[in-house]
Amino acid sequence: MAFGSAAVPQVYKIFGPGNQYVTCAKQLVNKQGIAIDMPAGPSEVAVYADERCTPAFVAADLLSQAEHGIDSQVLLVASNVKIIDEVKIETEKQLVLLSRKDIAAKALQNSKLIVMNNVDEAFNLLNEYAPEHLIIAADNAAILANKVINAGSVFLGHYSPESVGDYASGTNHTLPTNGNAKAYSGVSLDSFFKKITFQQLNKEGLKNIGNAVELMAAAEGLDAHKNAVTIRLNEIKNK
Ligand SMILES: NC(=O)c1ccc[n+]([C@@H]2O[C@H](COP(=O)([O-])OP(=O)(O)OC[C@H]3O[C@@H](n4cnc5c(N)ncnc54)[C@H](O)[C@@H]3O)[C@@H](O)[C@H]2O)c1
Ligand SMILES: N[C@H](CO)Cc1c[nH]c[nH+]1
Repeated sequence: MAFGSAAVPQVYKIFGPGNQYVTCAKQLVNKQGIAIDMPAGPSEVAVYADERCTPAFVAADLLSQAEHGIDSQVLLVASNVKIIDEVKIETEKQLVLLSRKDIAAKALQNSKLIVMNNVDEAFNLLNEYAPEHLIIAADNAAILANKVINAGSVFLGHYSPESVGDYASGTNHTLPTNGNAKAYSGVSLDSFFKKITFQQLNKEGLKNIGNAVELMAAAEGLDAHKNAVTIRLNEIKNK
């Protein structure tokens, strides 16, 4: 697609998620002038869970991303240690039943389970991590959503598992990973648009702002920039 072939014409932009190799390939062709949507690499999920969460749901959500690949990342930020202990027990129970248990178990070795007593600190951490997927397992998830600054896609409340975003709810699930949600959004219609600007000045308009352009161009030593304005202002003056 990036270079074209007899069967596939060269494209301008490549979209879509993939493993670390697919993401690296996209980034390499980007250096050669092919636009890409964003780095959408191996899956991640972060769950914020408070004392109102259902540990079995949280465990299922963590496993749903851990089963993707050994490089999937899973993070639980909980409001107390009891939640962590209960989620751990549930995770162990559910893990052994999975067909991809070996992969999920390896991914879990890199997972982090963190207790943050203060909700603001919890969201500071989550915003710094900038997860691809963020699940807020709390009764007041819609209110806590206001604290989210960096995330690819956010799932609110106890009945919004991340897998509904993958298959059915309709939000796009090509999303920025590896902290890139700090600077990128997931794929949306916007990803397929370019913005072209048009402008036209009349004589009056150029008289009004021309001097500012001349001054700035002169300050930068860009004589030709300045002249493009000066030559016109002189013509206007001499008419
Ligand atoms: N960020 C996102 O939005 C998002 C969404 C969905 C899936 N994903 C991730 O995509 C991956 C799964 O996607 P998929 O099933 O479409 O397939 P994939 O991205 O794993 O693609 C498979 C391709 O990877 C290449 N590949 C595998 N091992 C390689 C290696 N060692 N060196 C070079 N190339 C290698 C193969 O040639 C194959 O064509 C998972 O990692 C998943 O977490 C990310
Ligand atoms: N959960 C994966 C990472 O976002 C996406 C996926 C895989 N299969 C279907 N959807």
